[in-house]
Amino acid sequence: MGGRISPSIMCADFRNLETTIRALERARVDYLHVDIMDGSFVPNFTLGPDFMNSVREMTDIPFDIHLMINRPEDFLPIFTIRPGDIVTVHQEATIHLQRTLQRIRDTGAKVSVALNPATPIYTLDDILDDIDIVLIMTVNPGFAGQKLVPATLGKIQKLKQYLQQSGHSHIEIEVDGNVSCENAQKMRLAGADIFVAGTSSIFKKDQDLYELTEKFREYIT
Ligand SMILES: O=C(CO)[C@@H](O)[C@H](O)COP(=O)(O)O
Repeated sequence: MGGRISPSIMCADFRNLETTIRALERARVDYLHVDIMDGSFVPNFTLGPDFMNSVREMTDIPFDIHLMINRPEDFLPIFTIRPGDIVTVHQEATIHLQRTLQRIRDTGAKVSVALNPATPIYTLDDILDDIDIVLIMTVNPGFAGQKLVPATLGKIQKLKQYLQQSGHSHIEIEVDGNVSCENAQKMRLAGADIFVAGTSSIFKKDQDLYELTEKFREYIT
């Protein structure tokens, strides 16, 4: 299977959301990556459940919900989560990680854990049986348009080996942050499966979203 595309909707032009969604549908993207930021876990605010519900009314593309918030377990009930969505919580943001993962599992969504650039892979040791996806942050989370943290490329490769050696090769690897075409190609070679596409690749001012998405796919096939 080729790499899958998850466009970061926070990078879209909100004045033309309907046009954006139609272009992404036409380009057959796999998910819509929805960044939820709380001004506490990360130094920024973004989208919330009301925005998500509005977009739900516009499309059937599954959501890739990235909770960049502290205590995500407290807020899961306010989100409309559907089977087939991905829900990601940060390893660094919840004390009772295993319990939080079980709550996501109960919704029928795919269960995903994110690691910030400075969080080691071994912190996943005791929850490997509880997850479907590991999201490797390739920038420090909070803002679009940042530069790749170079060490994260090696981290993707290390994670791939770690999953294989521990008998968990079914767990997929998602990457998020400065996933340009060139970086995506390197990330694919390192073992990434799902690519968050933002301002570095498909959302560029005055350029065609559909065409850029089609071009991006060539780098991750
Ligand atoms: O959440 C984040 C970064 O915190 C991502 O979703 C980015 O917004 C992806 O976009 P670029 O890094 O390509 O601008």
